[in-house]
Amino acid sequence: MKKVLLLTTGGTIAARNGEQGLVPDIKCQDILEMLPEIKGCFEVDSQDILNLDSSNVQPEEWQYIAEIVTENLALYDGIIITHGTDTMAYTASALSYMLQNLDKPVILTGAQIPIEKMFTDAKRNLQAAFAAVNTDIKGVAIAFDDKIINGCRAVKVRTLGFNAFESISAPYVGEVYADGMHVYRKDMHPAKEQKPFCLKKELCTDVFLLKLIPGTNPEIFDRLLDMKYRGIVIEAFGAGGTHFERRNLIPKLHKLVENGISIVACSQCLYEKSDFSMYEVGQKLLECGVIPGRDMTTEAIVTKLMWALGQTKDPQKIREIFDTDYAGEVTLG
Ligand SMILES: NC(=O)C[C@H](N)C(=O)O
Repeated sequence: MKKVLLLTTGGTIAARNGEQGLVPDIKCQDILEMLPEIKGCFEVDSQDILNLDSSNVQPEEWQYIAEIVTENLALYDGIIITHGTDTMAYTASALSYMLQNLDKPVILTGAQIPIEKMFTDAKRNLQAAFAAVNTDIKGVAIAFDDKIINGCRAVKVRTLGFNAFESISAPYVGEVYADGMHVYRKDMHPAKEQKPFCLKKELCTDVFLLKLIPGTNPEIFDRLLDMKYRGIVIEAFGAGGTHFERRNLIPKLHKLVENGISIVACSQCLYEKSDFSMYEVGQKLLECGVIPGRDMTTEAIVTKLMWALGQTKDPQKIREIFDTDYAGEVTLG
């Protein structure tokens, strides 16, 4: 029988009605009581580690979760973390970088409807998470709506639908069918040889995300410099472009890079890769020293930049980190 640690952090899955709407309240023991079928198949320990709506989960919580996972990893076959869905993709991505060379499953799951309510998806999502642990996949993944998604490829795309998450520019890790879990990829880590697990939890939170609009005022970049941001993620247009007519953003980007600020650019399009070499409006960014985000999700880029800036102050090393695939977050080449 597999040994599993269930960690709860809050979210809708554990929510009850409060005076101002849904608030997380239900404890891990009560959650397990509602899953009698799990008890017979797994040896489960559980801990309530946080009690937050995931809108309140921030980098400090990612570090705390990573520490608890690290302390317990050797004792269990897998760890399941219940979490609010709204920022689950950020937490999953951040954990993918912090928990280096994971050789066990760390599965996040949650729900669109609280576990005590009619039509809840909580039980099914938890069952999928336990089934994922049973398959011995390696790495951080999200179990939701019968799908197992690499944690650093997941994006929340629906506010209400049960299929709230999609796997962006990457196939599912696994899927639940009537005959059980089909696993398509056991190891989310791209390295051929398994290096020893280690926790690298340092993060720099001085990262800003800017979504361009037609007519973005270039002066915003001066303000970001004044505010001492060390990393900026730009969601640019289409395959990769930004305006330089009338409101020219390029000199401002040059200035930021000269000041040692790392800028990573991706597309506002959810699907498929960005390629800033395709158009003149993109090449100008590359000439400034902007790092291409390739086919990474915005969530995976923001968290990777926080993590990279936590590891080094050298902009060249940040670029090298973005030229490395740690957990299947990027397609290189
Ligand atoms: N479905 C959910 O879990 C949404 C909730 N607001 C959360 O992210 O904590």
